[in-house]
Amino acid sequence: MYNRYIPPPKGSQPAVPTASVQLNSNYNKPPSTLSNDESERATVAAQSRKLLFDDNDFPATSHKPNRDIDELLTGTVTSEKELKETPKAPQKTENDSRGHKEKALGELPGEPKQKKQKRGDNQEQGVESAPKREKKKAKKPKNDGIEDGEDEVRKRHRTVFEKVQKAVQAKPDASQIAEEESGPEEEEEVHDLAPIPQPDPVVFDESKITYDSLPPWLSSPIRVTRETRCSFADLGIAPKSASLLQSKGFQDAFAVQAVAIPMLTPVVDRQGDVVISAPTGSGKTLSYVLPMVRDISQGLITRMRGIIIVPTRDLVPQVHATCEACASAFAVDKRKRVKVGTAVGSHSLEKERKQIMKEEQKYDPAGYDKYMARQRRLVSLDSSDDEEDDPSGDNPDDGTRPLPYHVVVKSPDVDILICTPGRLVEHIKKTKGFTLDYVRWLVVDEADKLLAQDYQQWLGVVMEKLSTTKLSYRDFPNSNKTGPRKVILSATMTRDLSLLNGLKLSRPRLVVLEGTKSGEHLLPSSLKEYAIKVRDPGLKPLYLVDLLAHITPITPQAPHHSKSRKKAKSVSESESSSSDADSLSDSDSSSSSDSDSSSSSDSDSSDTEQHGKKQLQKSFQTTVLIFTKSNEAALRLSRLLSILTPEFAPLIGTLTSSTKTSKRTHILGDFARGKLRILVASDLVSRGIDLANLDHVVNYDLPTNETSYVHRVGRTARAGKEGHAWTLYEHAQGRRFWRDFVGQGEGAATDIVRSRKVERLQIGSADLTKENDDKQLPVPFEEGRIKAYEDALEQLGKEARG
Ligand SMILES: Nc1ncnc2c1ncn2[C@@H]1O[C@H](COP(=O)(O)OP(=O)(O)OP(=O)(O)O)[C@@H](O)[C@H]1O
Repeated sequence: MYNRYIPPPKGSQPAVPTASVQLNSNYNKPPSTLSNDESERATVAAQSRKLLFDDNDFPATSHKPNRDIDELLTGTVTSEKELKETPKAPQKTENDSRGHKEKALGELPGEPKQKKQKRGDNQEQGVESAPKREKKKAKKPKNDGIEDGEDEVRKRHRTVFEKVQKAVQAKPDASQIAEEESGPEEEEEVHDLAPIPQPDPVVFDESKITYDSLPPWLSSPIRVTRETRCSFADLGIAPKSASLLQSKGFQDAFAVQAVAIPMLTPVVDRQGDVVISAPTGSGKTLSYVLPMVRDISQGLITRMRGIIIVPTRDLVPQVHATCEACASAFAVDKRKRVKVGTAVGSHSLEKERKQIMKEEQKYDPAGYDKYMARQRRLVSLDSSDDEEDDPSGDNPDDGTRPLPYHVVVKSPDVDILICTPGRLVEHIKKTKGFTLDYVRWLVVDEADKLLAQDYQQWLGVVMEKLSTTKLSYRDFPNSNKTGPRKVILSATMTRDLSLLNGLKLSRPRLVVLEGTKSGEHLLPSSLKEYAIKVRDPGLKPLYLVDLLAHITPITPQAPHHSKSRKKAKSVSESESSSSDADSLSDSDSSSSSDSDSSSSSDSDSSDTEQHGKKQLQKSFQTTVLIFTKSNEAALRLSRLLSILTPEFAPLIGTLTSSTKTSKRTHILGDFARGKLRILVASDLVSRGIDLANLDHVVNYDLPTNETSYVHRVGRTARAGKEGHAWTLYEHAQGRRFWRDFVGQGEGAATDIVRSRKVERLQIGSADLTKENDDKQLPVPFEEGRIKAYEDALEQLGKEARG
């Protein structure tokens, strides 16, 4: 910061008298006690004083001092001659501002020269000043003849004295000027001009966003208790539609639906955009599909009015099914009024265009003439000319020919499009007539994932398309507002404003379930979590086999297992063991042994196999989803499990991102139908997938972060049903698991909020028991099992080598 001169307010006492008091106080001090500055000041002041006040220095009859004083007080000279005699102030030429100030203050005779001498700036001038003083003294006798008597002189002296006193009080004296002009403080010279104010230096704010800096809509969300339930009729859904929803399994609205549906129902004074952060399986899909389909079902013309973006292809059919359920709930005369399409990239772009685009003949004679002219040119000219003429690249000969005086207009043939972001961008850029002009609903599901990975810059492309509004195209019926309505959802909603800002939300509101703050991830209350320490990572697959034995209600017949399975059941504290399982295990055992035994004929063998598989499926009532860290790990583990537990092999499926989409759909279908009971998967299916009645999730490999943990374990315990999540962790991973995912131990910090504690279990010699560190068991597998495991690894290696 700089020192600024602040002029005193008008009418206030000037600051100068203070300085004069200081100066005066030095008069009485012996010179030896004064500092250099002070003694300088005292000398100048004494000279002034002597010049002004000391009667003894001047004869009573002398007029010279009086005249000097007059000049001093008025700063003027009265004749040309005197003007010449008056020493010129050298400062004026040297420094305008200083000269100006001295003039304003009243220049002391000879003062500038003394100052120059002191500073050594102008020695010559200082030398010259002495003869001038002599000259002045020599002039004194000239005035001697004008005496009017002693009294008059004294009277005049007193008057002058009083004037000088006033002047001294009102103005800084010469010694102060000397002090200001000399030495290092020269730059702080007092003058009337204030320095030009400079802007403060820019300080970059590098602070991170905290809870305090969140906007009110994020820091003060709308909260709803988990237990909230209400009928769809109470939410304003027509009774007929409500009963149709009931027939589809949607009896009552879940908590998040009870809040979101009224918020999203278009009303006259439409509310802003809606952001929903609610646990996995809490019914977020229906919460936006229902109001959206209801709104769009009121339109008579098919226009693409809604877009739902999801991060993976596998989620598209699932959302499609919910949309179709709602479309039939709002059908009129059993005719659905909402057309739902998908764009996922599993087909060629052209094939997809045929599914989601339509062509219409529109009367347009001018357009038709243009078309015909193009056709003629196409015949007569070479194709390069045609390409120039048609920047879209579409061959005019392609597609439907227009009727006379008509043109063919292409446009989306869906009311709602469910898509992945990459495919949406492809259509926007490459499909003629694919317009977002009518879109008034934009849903971004699994928003944190979609925003964190900006696939093909989808966000910028889509936002740009939505920013244009043609007259009334995006209007909601009976609403005073226009423009797209945005619904943003996730079980692990980001509070990163830099990401959310990209969505250009308008007056957003956040909905969360009671008991969470924004940024926290609530687990389903019906979820039970368990943690199992793997004491020997080299034998980890055997831990999994024992865990499966524990959670499945059947007893495989493999000799190295039978003993441990029996024990597992007898000691089991698990919920999934049942007496049914015991009885079924026998039949299963027999059927399996049938399949194992050599058969008399191939058909017999195949029949027995089929029979055995069916029995197995029947008996294997539970379902398990096992997560690994990568595609490769999933494939390897899946095969290893089949070798280690051949009786389970027909029930095991594998899902990775390298699996073909059609095969993925097939596997998910088989799992839903109960043909498969165990799925080994990469994180591909950790988000959003709604696997019907999934009982168990196993984290065979630890998830990479807490968000991934929430989504993985959230594949079970959905829609209020019970579910179990099992996590296997190795010694080296224990600290991270308990600290980051559970929130226990040193430096514990987790955003995961759960209703019950995570239970520690250990795989004992044959069963799962509560872990007790005082009584840690040695590696719990018999020699025979370890040998079988080694053989299985060898077989796997051989298969891998081909
Ligand atoms: N009102 C309802 N009544 C009964 N079942 C419902 C209701 N709403 C949703 N469900 C069912 O609950 C399950 C979970 O719903 P949904 O897939 O919408 O959850 P989600 O909150 O989107 O979960 P995720 O965050 O994992 O994607 C689905 O099987 C769905 O059919």
